[in-house]
This record gives sequence, C-alpha cells and structure tokens, in this order.
Amino acid sequence: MRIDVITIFPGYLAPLREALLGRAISAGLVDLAVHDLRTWTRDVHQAVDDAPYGGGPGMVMRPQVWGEALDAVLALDERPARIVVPTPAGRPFTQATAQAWSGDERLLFTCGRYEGIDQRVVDDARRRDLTVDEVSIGDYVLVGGEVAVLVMVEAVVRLLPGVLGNPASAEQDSFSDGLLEGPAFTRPEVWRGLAVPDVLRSGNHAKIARWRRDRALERTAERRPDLLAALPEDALDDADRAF
Ligand SMILES: N#Cc1c(-c2ccc3ccn(Cc4ccc(CN5CCOCC5)cc4)c3c2)n[nH]c1N
Repeated sequence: MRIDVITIFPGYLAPLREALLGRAISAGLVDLAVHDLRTWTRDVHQAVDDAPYGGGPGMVMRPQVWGEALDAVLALDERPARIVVPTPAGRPFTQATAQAWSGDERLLFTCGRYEGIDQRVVDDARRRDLTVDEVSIGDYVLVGGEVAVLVMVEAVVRLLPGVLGNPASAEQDSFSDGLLEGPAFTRPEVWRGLAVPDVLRSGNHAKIARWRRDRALERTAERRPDLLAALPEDALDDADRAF
C-alpha cells in the first residue's frame, strides 16, 4: 500500500515512522510519502488560506494550492488512490472503514487546517471520478486533520497482512464481532491483593470462552448499548441471551 499525506505540518506525521508502522515501512509493506502543501504556493508569503466568503470566524484553505498539490501528488504513482479528507463534518471513521480501506492500493490523505479546505477541491476531484471520502474520527473538534490521519493510518496499516506479529489479534478486534472486548490479565496471579479470575487459570477453554463472551456482553451493554442494539438478529446465541 502507498500512503501519501499532504499537510502544512509534515513534522506532525513523524510518528508514522516509529514502532509498528515504521517496521511496516522498513519491511516494504507500506510506502509512505509526506508532502508539504506550501510546495505548491506561488507567492512570497506562501499563503494557503484566505477569509471565508459569506463571513464567519477563522480562515479557509485556498482551492488553488490544494488543487495543484493533489494533481501533483496523484501523478506520482499510477495506482488509483482513495482521497481521504478528515473533517468534523465527515462520515464516521469506524473499524469497518479501516477494514475496507486496508484493501486499497493507495490512500492519499489531505490535512486541512483553519476552518477547513474550500469545498470546491472535493467537488473538483469527485467530478473527475476520483474517489473522495470525507470522514470524521469522532464527535469532538480538533485543530487540523493531522491527528486524525495518524489515527486512521494506524487503524488501516495494522490490518495489512504481515504487519501484526499475531494476525489473530486483528481478527479478534474489538468491534469486529460488534462487541467491546472484555478485561485482560497477565502475571502475577495476585497483584496488590487483586487476583486473576480463577476461570482464566482453569485451562477449560470452553468455560474461558464463555466467560470472556459474558464480560464482553456486560461491558458493551454498560458502555456502548448502541453497539448491542445494532447487532444483527443472529449475532447473539441462546447462551448470550441467557446472560
Ligand atoms: N477527522 C476529523 C476531525 C476534525 C478536523 C479534521 C480536519 C480539520 C481541518 C481543520 N480543522 C479544524 C476545524 C475547526 C473548526 C471547524 C468549524 N466547525 C467545527 C464543528 O462545528 C462547526 C464549525 C472546522 C475545522 C479540522 C478538524 N475535528 N474533529 C474531528 N473528528
């Protein structure tokens, strides 16, 4: 997978070259290129923003600079790219989104700042039959798109074959079965007077699986009843319903 990121703060994306993601890049599983948007400015001040038409607070990012940047970065590779535009007004980015994008050959992330990017940049890309997804990572307001890109790249790249040491970990992801994962424990058996639940040391795999499922159902019901309500009819078996 090739990943391009366009931003006025390239340094914000440095964490993508650390740890697991850094190893995925070194292993050739991911090609990452970060581009400074100001490369495509033409004025001495390298202006990337201007006042909003119709008034209102803050500034809006100019379409000319973004249009030239997108054209240039898209041309760097012939593979078709999904253009991703983080925005507070976007569709929710979920585990299902990450799963879907993990099959793409190329992702191109555009990091807005100020009050966002002139809408015509997205409109122009879509009318050229480019795939453009405007997405939000959550119901809160950030200062720019860079942090959202860090989140989305990590969620997608960890799903690529060969990235996670233990592929089963991604298969048993929280949300992958529609539930939150239950509590996890490791040694010591007792820590500050708190013991690991006996069932987890029983060696009885059926009982352990049931216990884990019950804890996941309990936690989901308590913290995310919306996920429970969204489960398909056949997602819960009789033992689940008895819980
Ligand atoms: N992904 C993601 C994000 C982002 C995000 C992503 C990209 C950019 C580019 C600029 N900003 C800042 C910005 C601040 C204020 C406003 C105005 N609106 C805000 C909502 O109320 C109405 C008025 C717009 C944009 C961004 C924020 N925030 N939260 C997410 N989940």
